[in-house]
Amino acid sequence: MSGTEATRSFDTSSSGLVSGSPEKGSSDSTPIYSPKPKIAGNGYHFSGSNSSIDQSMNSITPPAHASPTLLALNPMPRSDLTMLLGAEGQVPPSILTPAFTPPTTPSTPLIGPVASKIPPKLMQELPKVNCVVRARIPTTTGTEIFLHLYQNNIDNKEHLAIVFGNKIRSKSLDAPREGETELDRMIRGAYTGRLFPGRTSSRVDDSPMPSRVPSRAASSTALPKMASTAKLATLESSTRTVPLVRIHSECYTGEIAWSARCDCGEQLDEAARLMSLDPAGGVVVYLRQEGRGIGLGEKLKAYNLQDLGNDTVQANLMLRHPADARSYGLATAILMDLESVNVRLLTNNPDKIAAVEGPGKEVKVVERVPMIPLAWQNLKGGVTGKEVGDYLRTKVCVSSLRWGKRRETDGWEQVTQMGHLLDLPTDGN
Ligand SMILES: Nc1nc2c(ncn2[C@@H]2O[C@H](COP(=O)(O)OP(=O)(O)OP(=O)(O)O)[C@@H](O)[C@H]2O)c(=O)[nH]1
Repeated sequence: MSGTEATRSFDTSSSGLVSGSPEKGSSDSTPIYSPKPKIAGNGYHFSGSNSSIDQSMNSITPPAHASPTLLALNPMPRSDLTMLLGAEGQVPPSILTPAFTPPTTPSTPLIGPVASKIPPKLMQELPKVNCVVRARIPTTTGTEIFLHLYQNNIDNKEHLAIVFGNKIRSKSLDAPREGETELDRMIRGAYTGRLFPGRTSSRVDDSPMPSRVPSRAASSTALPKMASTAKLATLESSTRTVPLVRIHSECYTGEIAWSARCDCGEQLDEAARLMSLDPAGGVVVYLRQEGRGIGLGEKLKAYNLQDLGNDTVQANLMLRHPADARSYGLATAILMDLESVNVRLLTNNPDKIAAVEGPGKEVKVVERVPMIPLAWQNLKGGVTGKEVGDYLRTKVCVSSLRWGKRRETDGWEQVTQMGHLLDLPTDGN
């Protein structure tokens, strides 16, 4: 489409019709075209009732995602370092020349030669978020989802909420915006029910078709094989109204490049599957904090260090990054915007539970639903192989070093180096 044509679609014409569209204009007095589409600096529309957000959004500061400023303030005690880094208490020798030393974790100050696993610092104040657009995505499994794209006032990344079911709505998306038309609202996804050719009102869904969002919950034939505990969780929850929530940090390698170094892709798929089966619906908050917040480039260096014999935590430390540079304030703010303040959180990571609840317990995790690797449950479809085994084992087993104790009964210490709440399978899978 040429620039002229694109402009014409939104042109103000006396006919009240959208040029090139066969549909008649709305019978409402409000025209369905936008007289003057507003484009904010980064291409998003920020106008209307969220004016305080507008202002802060338009003066975006560099990313302030990560929380490791606290690392500088809270140097790790030597005893902890000894436990974390090895029996000899040796800091892993840096194999990087000074010239190769990476600058720093994105948006964080230089933190010295090593960093520790310290629970994430809660932000004093939650970030402001604004859902700028939402769209229906029919998926390959038959489930329909609504993808919500968020902007915020602390970084310029596009964080997402993948919403299952039609009960969960975004306050900021639904809020009216100054000067917008019904067509504007529908284009940015602020409509109820379903869109269909010729629809003129964002608020009244006068579709001849039922507007229910298809989900697999209704069809027992669509129920695939599932983990026993997950099945239990899903069935138990079927009477509840609290949505299932997964806070998922971006993992390009695990989700796009078919990596079997981690179980991120499997976890995302499993979360989606459970949510599609759950009558209460669900939300995957997809945060753009790749590689536990250090970014893809640094994660790839960490992979090379892993191939040189280090585990995932050691590799981060050798690159002078914290073991985990993520934060979850954006997730809290997004859940609040989606009016999902009571959640059932799919995670093994207790740091996430505390962090997602927010500084003032704005969100309440009423239940933790564990994510057990499929392979550990002898189920097909999970990520298998030596690398993912090492990755999961690091999360689980190295706890004995970090916490200085190992459970003497069957299995391993419950809390792991990465703080995870997983039990290693006793058959050594
Ligand atoms: N630095 C680093 N990051 C990794 C490595 N492997 C995976 N990751 C990242 O780890 C993150 C995994 O995050 P989540 O899926 O939220 O999982 P989690 O924090 O382990 O906790 P759960 O909720 O229990 O799954 C993703 O951002 C991955 O890119 C690695 O070897 N090094």
